[in-house]
Formats: sequence, C-alpha cells, structure tokens
Amino acid sequence: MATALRRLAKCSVSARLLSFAGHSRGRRGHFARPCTVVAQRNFSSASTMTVDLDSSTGIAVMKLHSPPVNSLSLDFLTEIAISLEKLEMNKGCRGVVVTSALPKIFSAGLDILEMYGKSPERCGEFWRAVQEMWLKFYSSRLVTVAAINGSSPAGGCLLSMTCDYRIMADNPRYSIGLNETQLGIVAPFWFKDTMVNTVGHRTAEIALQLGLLYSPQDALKIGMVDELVPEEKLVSTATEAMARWFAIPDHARQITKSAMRKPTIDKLLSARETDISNFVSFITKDSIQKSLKLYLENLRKKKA
Ligand SMILES: CC/C=C\C/C=C\C/C=C\C=C\CC(=O)SCCNC(=O)CCNC(=O)[C@H](O)C(C)(C)COP(=O)(O)OP(=O)(O)OC[C@H]1O[C@@H](n2cnc3c(N)ncnc32)[C@H](O)[C@@H]1OP(=O)(O)O
Repeated sequence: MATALRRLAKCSVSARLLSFAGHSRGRRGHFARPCTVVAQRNFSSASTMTVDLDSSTGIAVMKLHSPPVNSLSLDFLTEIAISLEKLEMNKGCRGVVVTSALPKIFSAGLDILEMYGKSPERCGEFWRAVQEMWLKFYSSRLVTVAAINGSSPAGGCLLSMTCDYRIMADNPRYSIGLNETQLGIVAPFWFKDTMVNTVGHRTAEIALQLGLLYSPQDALKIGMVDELVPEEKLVSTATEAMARWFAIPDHARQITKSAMRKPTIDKLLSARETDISNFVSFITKDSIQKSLKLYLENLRKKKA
C-alpha cells in the first residue's frame, strides 16, 4: 500500500507544478482514485490522519495522528503529501488547516529512526519523500493554515512554515524551531530558505546556528508564528483566519503566492538529485550516525 502511494506521489510532480497560478482546476482525472467529497465526511484512507472537508465552506481539516509523536517517517510523509494532493485536485476545496490529533505534540519532526542505521538507498528514498512533502505544501494553490497544538521541532516546524499562516496554542510548555544543529546535523538549504522567508535573514542566522527552540511567546515575537490563542480555540480561530484569505480572489492570491515562493521552489527543483546525494553521504557518515545514536539515547534516557 505504502509503496503504491509512493509511486503515485512520484507520478504527480508535474501536476503540482501545474497547480501554480490557478491552473489546477478541473484536473480530477489525473488520479487513479479521485476523491469524492461529501460534506463533513472523512475521506482519508490512511490510518495516520483524518481529513475532513466541509463542502459548505471549502475548508478541510487535516489531523495528523501517528503516535507517539507524529514523527515524519517515509510512509507518513507520503500519506501527508498524497492527502494534500487529493485536496488540491478537489474543486470544492479552497483551504486546509493542518493540525495534530495527538495531545501536546504537533510533530516531532523527521523520524530519526529513518536516518539512523539505514541503507543509503533507503535514506535516499526517505529524503525524496521529505522534499516531496515540502514541495507540495510550499507550492499549494490552497490556503494553508497550521494550527500548532503542541511542540513542533525541526521537520515539524518546517511543515508549519510551508503554510501561509501559523496559529499556535499559547502554552509555555510547547516549543517550535529548527533545532537540527543540536542533533549534530545541518538543516539543508531549502529548510534554511524557508526559515529566512519566514523570519528574515538575521533571526534565521541566529536561530539556525544555535538550533533554537522557541516558546510560543518568543516564536510570536520573531514572526515564526502569526498568532497565539488558547488551545481550545485553535481550530476555530484557524477556520476564521481562513475567511480573510478566502475574501481575496483565488487567482490573484495564488499568482502572488507563486511569485513569492517560486524562486525558493525552483532552487530545490533544479538541485533535487544533488540534494538527495548530499543528504545520503552526510547522514551515513560514521560521525553523524554516532551523533544520532547519542541523541536517540538521550531522548530515551530523558524518559527513564
Ligand atoms: C551538508 C548538508 C547536506 C544535507 C542535509 C543533511 C542533513 C539534514 C538532515 C536532517 C534534518 C532533520 C530534521 C529533523 O526533523 S530531525 C528530528 C528532530 N526532532 C527532534 O529533535 C525532536 C525530538 N523529540 C522530542 O524533543 C520529544 O520527543 C518531543 C518534545 C517531540 C515529545 O516529548 P515527549 O516527552 O512527549 O515524548 P518522548 O518521550 O520524548 O518521545 C516518545 C517516543 O518518541 C520517540 N521520538 C521522539 N521524537 C522522535 C523523532 N523525531 N523520531 C523518532 N522517534 C522520536 C522517543 O524516542 C520516544 O521513543 P520511545 O518510547 O522511548 O521508544
């Protein structure tokens, strides 16, 4: 099943590129299994998330549910990317709210177990799926809002930064940021570019080098998130925020989004294979594997 999903993901890259600037309408036939929208019905087949599209508002809510921490494994990334692709293909959908179904955690970022002790081939396949998820979200024609209802380190922060707008639960126990350097790894250029596009160059420089994780209040101060609300109001605030974006004609908003993001997207598209081989050679180094091992042990010790 997961392999079939991944194959489908690979085939749909061209569809994603067409989706820029409003060319996506009426392309439902591109999929072997077009999704049928029923008001308030869940149409996701994956067990790791639910996707509910309200056809009266055009807003879908994607709730990530991959216990214990929504870490982004190869299969989970593929399911997320395909779920977004299905929404993209659906004329009735104009926006998506991404949130977590797990308590206290939005996403723990990339699944460290996908990067530790794996073959170079598997690491390459994993990295392609990370790229694909980023490309799909960053280039989405939809209005994307992250409703961050828990901690969101590294890849979790990246996922939220691909969205057009971020609302976080105002809970000082949660944190968000690109903390890669703390694991002894390096955020690749397109993580860095997404961060720079979100918070500006100087803040990104400090945040990335120190691998900082911010409290919601501090994340608001630096512009990593746009709004803080009490947790129980998160999804309702996200759907309300969506109304402001829906008030703008879709084509004007989509072309503007494309103009803002296209240079960053093109940079990865033109270096995709090199980026994969850089990742594979970096992550499979003995020294990096040792850092990851230590980090995993510390995570486990923290619990004991
Ligand atoms: C030259 C450059 C070229 C190319 C680029 C090269 C490299 C770039 C490479 C990689 C980029 C990576 C980006 C990432 O996303 S790395 C992942 C970073 N994530 C983290 O650091 C988060 C770690 N986790 C936590 O901080 C916490 O778990 C928490 C705050 C999310 C939740 O805390 P809790 O106390 O609620 O839960 P825990 O007890 O800590 O965890 C439960 C369980 O889950 C396991 N786990 C946690 N996070 C991960 C993860 N990211 N991947 C896999 N597994 C994870 C944790 O170990 C526990 O497992 P056990 O129950 O003990 O088995």
